[in-house]
Amino acid sequence: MRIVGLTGGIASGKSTVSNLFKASGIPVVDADVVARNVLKKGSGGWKRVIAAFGEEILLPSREVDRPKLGQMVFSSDSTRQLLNKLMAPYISTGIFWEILKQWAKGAKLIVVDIPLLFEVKMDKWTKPIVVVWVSQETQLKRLMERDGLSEEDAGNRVMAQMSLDLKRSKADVVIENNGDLDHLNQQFSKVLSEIRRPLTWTEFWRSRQGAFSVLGLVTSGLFVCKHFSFGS
Ligand SMILES: CC(C)(COP(=O)(O)OP(=O)(O)OC[C@H]1O[C@@H](n2cnc3c(N)ncnc32)[C@H](O)[C@@H]1O)[C@@H](O)C(=O)NCCC(=O)NCCS
Ligand SMILES: Nc1ncnc2c1ncn2[C@@H]1O[C@H](COP(=O)(O)OP(=O)(O)OP(=O)(O)O)[C@@H](O)[C@H]1O
Repeated sequence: MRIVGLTGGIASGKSTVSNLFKASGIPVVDADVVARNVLKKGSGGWKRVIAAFGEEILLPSREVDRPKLGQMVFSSDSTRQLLNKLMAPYISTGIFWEILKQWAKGAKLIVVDIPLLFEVKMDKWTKPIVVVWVSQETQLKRLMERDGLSEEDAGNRVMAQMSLDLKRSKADVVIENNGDLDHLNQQFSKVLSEIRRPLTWTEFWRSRQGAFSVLGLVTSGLFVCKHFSFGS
């Protein structure tokens, strides 16, 4: 199975690109969705976050007040590190399960969309790594427009992540998303043919079909050995 890592910065266009992958029939595991699920009322992550941040972080519905928590963690490094530490085991287990589900369905190629791929050191599990890059100016503009944030709040969110230039230097494939959507689509077509190239042997053995082939080979090997030992 080929596990493509899709990453970038906040509002650099990862979701826009992952929608293009989905539209091309490629399954996408979205770390933001996993992170939202592990913070839902009653979940393990929700309990740990309340234990650390208190009931003040809850809405009257007892769901986590995400904008309030966001305001706290994006304006303080230590608070963000605390939240990351509390949620990391739940998020990585959630991502692992989503990948396993795709494996069980027989998927040979999947995309994992993780904003913090390098920060949480999950880059070693994905190949190739696709980074969606934009200039900081475009990033801030799109973030302020999409989320209705002030320049200060948007800047805090951008600064909470590894710089996009550094992420770009670690990429196997870079998608430059400063232009319009047509320009993005043109680059996407090239990326799609690149990641759809035939699987390497290692990737094949990691797929469900590869694992069953190994099982089949081992079983027939054992059968042949048994047959020969009876014959001699
Ligand atoms: C702080 C929270 C509650 C804010 O929620 P909100 O709905 O406003 O934002 P959302 O979850 O949609 O995230 C938007 C973007 O913010 C960035 N971001 C989120 N968490 C972090 C973080 N801990 N550090 C840096 N950037 C982050 C990502 O680029 C993400 O795509 C939420 O982001 C959260 O629970 N973060 C911690 C979990 C996490 O690390 N998520 C990233 C998945 S790897
Ligand atoms: N090429 C483009 N031209 C114009 N707008 C774009 C382009 N690409 C993305 N956008 C817009 O920029 C905003 C950010 O894009 P998107 O939501 O895909 O980013 P993201 O990296 O997934 O963000 P996050 O990290 O917050 O999840 C969205 O409003 C999106 O519609």
